[in-house]
Amino acid sequence: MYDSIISVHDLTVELGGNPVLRDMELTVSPGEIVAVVGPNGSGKSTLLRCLAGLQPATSGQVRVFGEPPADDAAFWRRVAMLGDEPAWYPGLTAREHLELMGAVHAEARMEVEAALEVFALVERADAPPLNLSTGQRQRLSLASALLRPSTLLLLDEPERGLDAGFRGRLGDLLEEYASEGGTVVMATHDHGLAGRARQVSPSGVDA
Ligand SMILES: Nc1ncnc2c1ncn2[C@@H]1O[C@H](COP(=O)(O)OP(=O)(O)OP(=O)(O)O)[C@@H](O)[C@H]1O
Repeated sequence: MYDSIISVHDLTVELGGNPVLRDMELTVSPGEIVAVVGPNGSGKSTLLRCLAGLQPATSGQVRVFGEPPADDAAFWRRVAMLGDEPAWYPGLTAREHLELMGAVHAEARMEVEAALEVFALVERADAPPLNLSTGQRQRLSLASALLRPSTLLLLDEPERGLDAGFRGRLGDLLEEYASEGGTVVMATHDHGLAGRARQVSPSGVDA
């Protein structure tokens, strides 16, 4: 077993010969919401990629669920990640994308129709994602991530494209997720979202 969902010790990552993360320390407990904050280029996405097992460390230790993150099927069953825009299936509508997500995961956290309501997509449910606005597509990505069961959410700028009203709603949804025992780590430039989370900078110092 593990006490911390995430434990990062002395993590250094160099990209193109430059140190992006240096001697980073971070511990995250189950049920926490952590916002990684800092200027453009400070290493927020790099840290999320390390936590997802997508970016190897140059040195130091990363543990997720007590083990090095593996980027394998068992890991991704427990982890939902939202980064760059996903590849959409061109022949499927927004509703069908959520149905697909619900069908492949045994115990969805939400019914598809409820998710369409929560993410304000009811009126556009029959449109293919590429015919949605940027913010609507982001809401669909978030709906997919929050509909499926997971214990850890890794979100890279989840506020991207969202209007002020929905950013506030997203904060509520993340708090609901955490109150069910889920853990959230997000890179964000949104002060409202960050203000509702424990803030850390990619240098590992509490922000
Ligand atoms: N593949 C790469 N090769 C070399 N340098 C890279 C590579 N990917 C990212 N970098 C550099 O690493 C640094 C950290 O990038 P990262 O994307 O982690 O920053 P960020 O804090 O998420 O930025 P933003 O707020 O703009 O999203 C930046 O200076 C970036 O230019």
